Amino acid sequence: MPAMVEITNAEKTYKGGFQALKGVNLEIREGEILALLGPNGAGKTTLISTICGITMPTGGTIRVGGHDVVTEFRKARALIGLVPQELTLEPFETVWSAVRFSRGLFGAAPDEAYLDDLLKRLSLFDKKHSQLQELSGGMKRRVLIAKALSHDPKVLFLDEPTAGVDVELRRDMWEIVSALKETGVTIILTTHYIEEAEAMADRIGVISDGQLLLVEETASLMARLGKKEMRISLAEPLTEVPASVSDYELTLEEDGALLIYTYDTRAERTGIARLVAALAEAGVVISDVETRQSSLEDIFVGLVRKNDKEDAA
Ligand SMILES: Nc1ncnc2c1ncn2[C@@H]1O[C@H](COP(=O)(O)OP(=O)(O)OP(=O)(O)O)[C@@H](O)[C@H]1O
Repeated sequence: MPAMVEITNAEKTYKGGFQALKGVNLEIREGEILALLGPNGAGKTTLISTICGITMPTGGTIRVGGHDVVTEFRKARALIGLVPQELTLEPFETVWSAVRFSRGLFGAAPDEAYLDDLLKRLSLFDKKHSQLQELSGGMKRRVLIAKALSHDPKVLFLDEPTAGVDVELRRDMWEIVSALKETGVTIILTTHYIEEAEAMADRIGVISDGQLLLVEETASLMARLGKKEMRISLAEPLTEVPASVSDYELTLEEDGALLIYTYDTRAERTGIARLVAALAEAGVVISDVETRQSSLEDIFVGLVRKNDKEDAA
């Protein structure tokens, strides 16, 4: 089965000369949820905008459902729904007229049964005739999603769906997105938050400085992030790791004064208690202990360094 979205060497240089996308390659499978994760200014919105045909790529090709987003714009665009970052709604309009109008914009024939079903799926049906100004913030976000899905697109883009919303609403949004996946829609969302990507996405793409640094199954990326270090300062430096604890993932640093234990926070047992007991038994005196978790920042830094080295080679 061909990918739903195929991005090949996509580049974008803005008019002022700034290159926001530096040759992005990515295939997004039908029915998957992909999260694009990256810091401010990384190029997430630019990438989404080029796929949706809002911004023209200056290099490479992008296809949606097999249609080129530049030369077959209308066909590609008909398959896409976009939920923008900002709440852009007319206060006096009703939910019903907002979704019906959005559907009409795509030239799709009126279909009240489809739209009623959509509103039911988004728990908006009992608000069908309410004015948008009467709705809560969470409901307004649902209306934006309903508008984006009004023409029954195959791919849905959510640009920072939970920016500036409270924790409860954030979880609500995660549930909505998971439920949408059940309907077979392919979903691409952008976020700054690793927890958000973890909660929703099948795969996570990390983007930084206009480059896609990695795309990986969520579970395996999270396993890498789940590594934690326990840094054990020793009263007396050691020349080597005692044989009785050689089964543990241990390294000695700072001339033997610091013992570092790397463990997986997701494992059922971290092994910390047993390690500390075994060290005491081996006569090792601990003067201080500190723990550190590898963060997404560490992974970014590691990847950027690796890229720099490869560029230099
Ligand atoms: N129309 C434009 N003209 C010139 N530069 C732009 C334009 N739009 C975006 N940029 C620049 O391109 C870079 C990428 O911006 P983009 O909005 O894609 O990042 P982002 O990853 O979505 O960031 P954020 O998380 O802050 O939304 C930024 O440096 C931005 O200043």
